[in-house]
Amino acid sequence: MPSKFQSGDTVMGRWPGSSLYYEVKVLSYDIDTQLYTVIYKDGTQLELKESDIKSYTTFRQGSGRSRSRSRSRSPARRRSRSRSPARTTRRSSSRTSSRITEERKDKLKEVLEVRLTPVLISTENNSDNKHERKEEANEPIVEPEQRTSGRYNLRRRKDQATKQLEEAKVEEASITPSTPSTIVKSKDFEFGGRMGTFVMLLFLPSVVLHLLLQTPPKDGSLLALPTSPPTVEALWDWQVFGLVLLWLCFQACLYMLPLGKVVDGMPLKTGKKLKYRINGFYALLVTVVAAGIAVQQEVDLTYIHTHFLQFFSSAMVISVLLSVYLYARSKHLSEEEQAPSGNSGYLVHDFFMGRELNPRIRSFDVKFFCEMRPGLIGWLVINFAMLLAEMKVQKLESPSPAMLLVNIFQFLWVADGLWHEEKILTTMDIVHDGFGFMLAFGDLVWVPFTFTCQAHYLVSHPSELSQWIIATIVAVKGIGYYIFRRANSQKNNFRRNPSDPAHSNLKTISTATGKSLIVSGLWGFVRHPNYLGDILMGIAWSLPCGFTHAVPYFYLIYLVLLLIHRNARDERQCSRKYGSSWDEYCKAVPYRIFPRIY
Ligand SMILES: NC(=O)C1=CN([C@@H]2O[C@H](COP(=O)(O)OP(=O)(O)OC[C@H]3O[C@@H](n4cnc5c(N)ncnc54)[C@H](OP(=O)(O)O)[C@@H]3O)[C@@H](O)[C@H]2O)C=CC1
Ligand SMILES: CC(C)=CCC[C@@H](C)[C@H]1CC=C2C3=C(CC[C@@]21C)[C@@]1(C)CC[C@H](O)C(C)(C)[C@@H]1CC3
Repeated sequence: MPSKFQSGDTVMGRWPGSSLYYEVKVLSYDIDTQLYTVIYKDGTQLELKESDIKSYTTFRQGSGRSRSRSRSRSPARRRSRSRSPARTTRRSSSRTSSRITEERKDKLKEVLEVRLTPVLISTENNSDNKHERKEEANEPIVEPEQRTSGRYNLRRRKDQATKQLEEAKVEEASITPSTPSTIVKSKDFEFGGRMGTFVMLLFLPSVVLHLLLQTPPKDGSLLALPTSPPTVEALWDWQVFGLVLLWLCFQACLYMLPLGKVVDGMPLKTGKKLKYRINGFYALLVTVVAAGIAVQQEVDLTYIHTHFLQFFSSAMVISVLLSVYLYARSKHLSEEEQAPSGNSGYLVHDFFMGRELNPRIRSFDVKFFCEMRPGLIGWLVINFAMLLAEMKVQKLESPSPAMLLVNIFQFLWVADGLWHEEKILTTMDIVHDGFGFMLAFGDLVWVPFTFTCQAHYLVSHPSELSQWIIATIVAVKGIGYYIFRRANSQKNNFRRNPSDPAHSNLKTISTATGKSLIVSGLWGFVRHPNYLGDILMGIAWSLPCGFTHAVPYFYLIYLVLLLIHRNARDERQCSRKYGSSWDEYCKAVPYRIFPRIY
């Protein structure tokens, strides 16, 4: 939706919970939340709905009463008279509930609907903090007098606001001011804009090809340049292409099986929720049985290893065709079908990011399917093929301990993901990102052909492991998995049911949105313990390959870079969402992913 007001516009903004309007300047518009960030004259920064903003001219034509108020000082300065929303709620708590009229309740609701930037709220033990529980359950806040929460941190926001105002001015000067969606366009260039996405479009497939060319009996160095380019025969085989299509059809059939529950996705802009069938774990089980039968029937799965480059090219071609199809079909999308990040109007950028949020062919959700099935399960089949290839190439009676560790570890990770398949419906990739080349290529090429780097490497590079090293690697994997699973489950369960007694020992920080941030346990150790756990597991996947070559560490390097970038995106969003409560969380938990380092 193009925003009605532009960054830098001076408009009249309603003070939350009141009918008073003040002169404010628009800083930015968030297409996801459909909220404007505005700044009052004294630096108070709030997020307002469009319905709470009036253009200066419309307002002047309106009531003279409002106009005269608009000339007065900002609400923050007039707190004693107009009272900030938090004060309103506090006052209401001191009265008896019978005296709270329906009108007051409505006002209170309005206050909660507008997101403000409060200062830190107590970090006391959650069991003592009954008010917080109420917030989590989205009931009106009833604050006791002594509580420090609910004030507006004007000074801190003022600094930020001045900075943002300057940024907004620069932005205004560098983009065409007459386009209604300029703010949206400039804001949504997340991956380096047109240039960045163009470079990635060419660079990412080359990286995979380079990795594959460096892995076989070569020396496994990531920095070495290929001596000669691969021939067409080495890259293409129609039979392999047919097999890849067959694999996609097989997984699509499993996806459509009426097995497993059907759940609602997150609400779309219109409030509508899409339905998703959750049967990924069944698909994994059926695939495991099918692979077992294939081996028993003496189907030579090592064919995957000997034709790996051709499998890569076929998957690559399919991901490009799929992206072109997705781009072509997304010409006439309605507002709710568009991905916020993929509709800048620039071909390369939108092709890369994906214009459509949830492309579906009837009830078949292409993004959800690709994200969890062909690539992830394909990765395990490839790993298994590499295990058989290792035995064949190295003439072993049984797979090496290193190969077994890699296969088991990665199988557990994928099985865990599919077991918790429903949870990905709330991830950034599903809720925010469109389905374009980035995810089509990521899911169908990047995951199966780079995440298999350790198993692929071990086929031609034997690695001896002592019992002691095996025990250490298993311990790293175990600790990593514990942190990853516990952090993710704790956060997911806390979000779903914050008043569950299981969380009574957690310390939390309240925020003005009604949600709290966990500030103890793993979430008090670092701000993204789940990323830390994932990285520890990534280390455990690479260690079995030894330290001779860089190729088996490719996944780990990618993961660290990806999670650092993802962390930055997430922190930006949280800072916008939670304001000074987030700042306070950052103060209480200073490290993002790695304790004492970053
Ligand atoms: N191997 C791979 O290729 C990849 C793996 N992953 C893994 O996927 C998993 C999910 O990651 P991802 O979706 O990026 O992000 P997270 O699951 O970490 O979600 C981040 C969100 O959690 C909420 N949050 C942040 N801090 C707190 C807190 N202290 N208390 C309560 N809630 C908090 C915020 O949302 P809100 O407050 O709105 O609820 C924030 O936006 C991770 O384990 C990650 O390692 C991710 C990417 C790639
Ligand atoms: C370079 C490039 C184009 C990368 C694309 C990366 C994507 C393929 C990955 C980004 C984050 C992912 C996650 C999963 C799959 C791979 C992608 C999409 C995931 C769904 C796999 C299952 C896990 O349990 C998970 C839910 C933690 C995970 C979430 C992130």
